[in-house]
Amino acid sequence: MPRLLRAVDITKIYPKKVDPALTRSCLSIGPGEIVALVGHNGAGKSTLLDILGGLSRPSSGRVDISVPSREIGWCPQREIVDWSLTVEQNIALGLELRQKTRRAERSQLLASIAETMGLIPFLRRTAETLSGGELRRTQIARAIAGEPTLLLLDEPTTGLDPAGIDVVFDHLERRRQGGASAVISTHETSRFAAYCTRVIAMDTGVIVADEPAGAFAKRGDDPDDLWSAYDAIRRGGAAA
Ligand SMILES: Nc1ncnc2c1ncn2[C@@H]1O[C@H](COP(=O)(O)OP(=O)(O)OP(=O)(O)O)[C@@H](O)[C@H]1O
Repeated sequence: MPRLLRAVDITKIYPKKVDPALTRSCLSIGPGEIVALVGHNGAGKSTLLDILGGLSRPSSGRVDISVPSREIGWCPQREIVDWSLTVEQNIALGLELRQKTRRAERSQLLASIAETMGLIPFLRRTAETLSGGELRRTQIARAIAGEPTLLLLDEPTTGLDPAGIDVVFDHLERRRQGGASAVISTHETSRFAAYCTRVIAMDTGVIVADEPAGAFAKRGDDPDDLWSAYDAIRRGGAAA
């Protein structure tokens, strides 16, 4: 299977820290996957995504990315919007980065993304005037603008209402069917069970499971909540 991304033995030790935030982690992402990254607070999810997205360098190990950087849609946990830009300008940045559309088509595409993400009423507002959920939707809109091949989304659904979460996943599923992939960290493990194709579970910087979502869900008592399986793994009671 062709790979979009491969991480080999990546370890991250932050300055002035003794314990690694990430320990010898390996993973590959192929086309057509929606990968849920689950783990407790501080498990290393953001550290892993930051390294995969090129925001931070591993202390050792390497990441091979087979897609051009403009083909990566990135939604980090910490907001990196330009506060003085409007919602419209933020989405336009995503489209310009991917360079897939002619200028004349951009306004139509921009409107369609804004419509999808429920952002039409906010297009002319600057990021600093938005609510948390509106800001999150703006970040997602920018990440998905231009339909990148690989999406790295760090807790994208935090602050979104259930309808907003459905919109994001409907979009991801449509892109997945076209061969795109997404890696998404989350604590909303009940909503994710139905949507993801694969689960990577992390515990204290270590990948403790990487398997198809169906197999992962079966490890727990509640197949509709990935946390149940995650808990079972941490308690050591899961089937291998
Ligand atoms: N810049 C940093 N400097 C020092 N330590 C850090 C830094 N960023 C993260 N850490 C530490 O690395 C570990 C992993 O953090 P990380 O943010 O990757 O976890 P996470 O799984 O994303 O957590 P959460 O679910 O709370 O967002 C934690 O112990 C955290 O305190």
